[in-house]
Amino acid sequence: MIYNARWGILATGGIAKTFVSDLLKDPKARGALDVSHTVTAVASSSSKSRAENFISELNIPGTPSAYGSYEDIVKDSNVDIVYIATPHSHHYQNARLALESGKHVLCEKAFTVNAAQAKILCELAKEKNLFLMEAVWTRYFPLSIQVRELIQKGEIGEVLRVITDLSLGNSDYWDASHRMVNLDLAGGALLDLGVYPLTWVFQTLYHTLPPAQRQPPSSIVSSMAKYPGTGADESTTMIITFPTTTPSGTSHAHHRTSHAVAMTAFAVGTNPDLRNSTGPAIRIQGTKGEIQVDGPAFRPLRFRVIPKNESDTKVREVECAIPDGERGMYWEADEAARCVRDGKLESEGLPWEESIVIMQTMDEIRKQHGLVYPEKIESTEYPVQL
Ligand SMILES: NC(=O)C1=CN([C@@H]2O[C@H](COP(=O)(O)OP(=O)(O)OC[C@H]3O[C@@H](n4cnc5c(N)ncnc54)[C@H](OP(=O)(O)O)[C@@H]3O)[C@@H](O)[C@H]2O)C=CC1
Ligand SMILES: O=C1OC[C@@H](O)[C@H](O)[C@H]1O
Repeated sequence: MIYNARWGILATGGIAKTFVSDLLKDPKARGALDVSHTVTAVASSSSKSRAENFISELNIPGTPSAYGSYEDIVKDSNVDIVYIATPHSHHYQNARLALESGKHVLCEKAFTVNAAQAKILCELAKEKNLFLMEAVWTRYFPLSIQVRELIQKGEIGEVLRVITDLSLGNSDYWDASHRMVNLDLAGGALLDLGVYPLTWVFQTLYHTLPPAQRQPPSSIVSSMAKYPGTGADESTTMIITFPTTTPSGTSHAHHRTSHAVAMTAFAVGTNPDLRNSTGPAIRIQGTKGEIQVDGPAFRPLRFRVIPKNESDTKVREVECAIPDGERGMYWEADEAARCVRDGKLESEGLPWEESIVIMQTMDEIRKQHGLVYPEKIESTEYPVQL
């Protein structure tokens, strides 16, 4: 039997369009035979007509309802799960609104502005018996799953170092009001882009361990450069240390730790030509070899496994192409649908605890550089008019 998830789309900006366009693709074409998706409602905080335009522009089939407020969409009994596609500043308020109204939630990254907000959302989802997931789409790529499995199987031995970058190489400066640099919208490279290098750090050095052995970073050191005029970060470099555990869970006799260097920046790029990126954006280095993942870190399409040169095994190149006209956001949607179908409150691909540890890591980095967002959006108060 196919489970059909009924989606409510909260906000009509850039990523909402991309997400819905992927949601409308036939799941069977990607081998998903057990779930399907219907967009039953769209809400815009700007106007009902904006929601209507979104529905017609994307050719959403059926008769989805159009709402001119977020308060209305969460009351719609035809909506099972709300996809939140607002700026970071608004995630906490919007996700609370949906959860308080009894809706399951898939919330865009960065999950919230800080870890305190993330914790409250997770507690609320638990209390209300609702599914909640941070929409880190990259985690649900078959490529990410394969890389995690290879690490778990010991293909590159003990992973001791990860180097990862998502930097844009923009030649133009954004206007101070743009969500990428506007403190009122919790802008900045760290929250918007840094979550991806951090995703790679955590999904390789943390998530690959059995849950009971996952330990938060033992040390976080960082550098940050601020964006002229707004004070958001435009470049952040992090060195993160994890206590190393062996697969059986016992600490190494000589207490070897694993290290990660995670970088994000606006003005310099991972690769000078991000659209045609060919070089590795992620290097996962183990005692028996290395896995290199080509960028961009948010949408990787190729990786290679490079055994240590004393081994006879050849370099293995793995292509994970996505068909033209598709983004690859449907895998996270399939995961959300399956979790709702199965009555799961959180996704094993990105458990609440891990989203919170990542938010805590970003809190610590912001603290090291005095990057504070306006009180209203750092607050855990609800409801707050933003
Ligand atoms: N997974 C991915 O690949 C990507 C994820 N993202 C994430 O998605 C989220 C939204 O980003 P994106 O779609 O690029 O942003 P946009 O600015 O394009 O859209 C944001 C939408 O949020 C709504 N909104 C509500 N309040 C405000 C406000 N005060 N200021 C601005 N917009 C507001 C608006 O929709 P309305 O008027 O209809 O209410 C607006 O269109 C962010 O969390 C971002 O990190 C972004 C890009 C890629
Ligand atoms: O999530 C994202 O991925 C792609 C980037 O271009 C965008 O700014 C970011 O929000």
